[in-house]
Amino acid sequence: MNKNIVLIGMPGAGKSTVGVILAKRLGYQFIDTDLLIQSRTGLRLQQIIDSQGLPRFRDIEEQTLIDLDGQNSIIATGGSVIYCPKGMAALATNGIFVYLQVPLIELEQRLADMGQRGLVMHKGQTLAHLYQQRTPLYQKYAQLTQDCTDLNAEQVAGELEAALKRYFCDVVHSPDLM
Ligand SMILES: Nc1ncnc2c1ncn2[C@@H]1O[C@H](COP(=O)(O)OP(=O)(O)OP(=O)(O)O)[C@@H](O)[C@H]1O
Ligand SMILES: O=C(O)C1=C[C@@H](O)[C@@H](O)[C@H](O)C1
Ligand SMILES: [Mg+2]
Repeated sequence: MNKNIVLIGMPGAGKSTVGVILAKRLGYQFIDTDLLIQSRTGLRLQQIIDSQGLPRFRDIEEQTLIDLDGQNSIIATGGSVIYCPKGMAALATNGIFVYLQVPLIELEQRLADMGQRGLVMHKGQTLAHLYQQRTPLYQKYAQLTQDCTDLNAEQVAGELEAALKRYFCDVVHSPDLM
């Protein structure tokens, strides 16, 4: 089994934080697509969005996903990947999508510094709008959903490790899940 585990979910859901912990537990590589975008451009995410605009940021994100070549990796994506169908298709060729589902109220508490995180949202949009718009997209792509309500990052990683073991065990018995 050399599939990647691709973490998707809202900004602040814990994809990067949980991803590192999970990679250590499973002995996987860890890849963060936001960091790949930064090293590719030499710019911070917020700088790209401010100086080149959202459509250009999304193009760069899509190309980064298409070019990504990982195996046995936990891949923390940016919250906006679900707007990149070609990028999602590229990730799907060798990965399963795991949705980290966090209640809006917990995300609002975590994202006090939202202005500097370079989110793909339009002026006047709130986090609640974004949550409503994106939730069906995360659900559409997810092969596994991890409920993270009231769990710290270590606990999420622990629950996810167990859920992944169950998932891969089921796959062995019914391979059409992959
Ligand atoms: N399960 C958790 N419980 C509480 N706080 C958490 C949890 N997971 C992550 N955090 C905290 O929430 C913040 C955002 O986490 P993180 O950067 O991992 O989110 P992300 O999903 O990678 O977001 P982005 O899409 O912006 O990259 C960090 O301050 C992190 O420490
Ligand atoms: O959810 C979002 O809109 C984003 C989240 C970040 O991880 C980055 O990928 C980018 O800043 C966009
Ligand atoms: Mg992240």
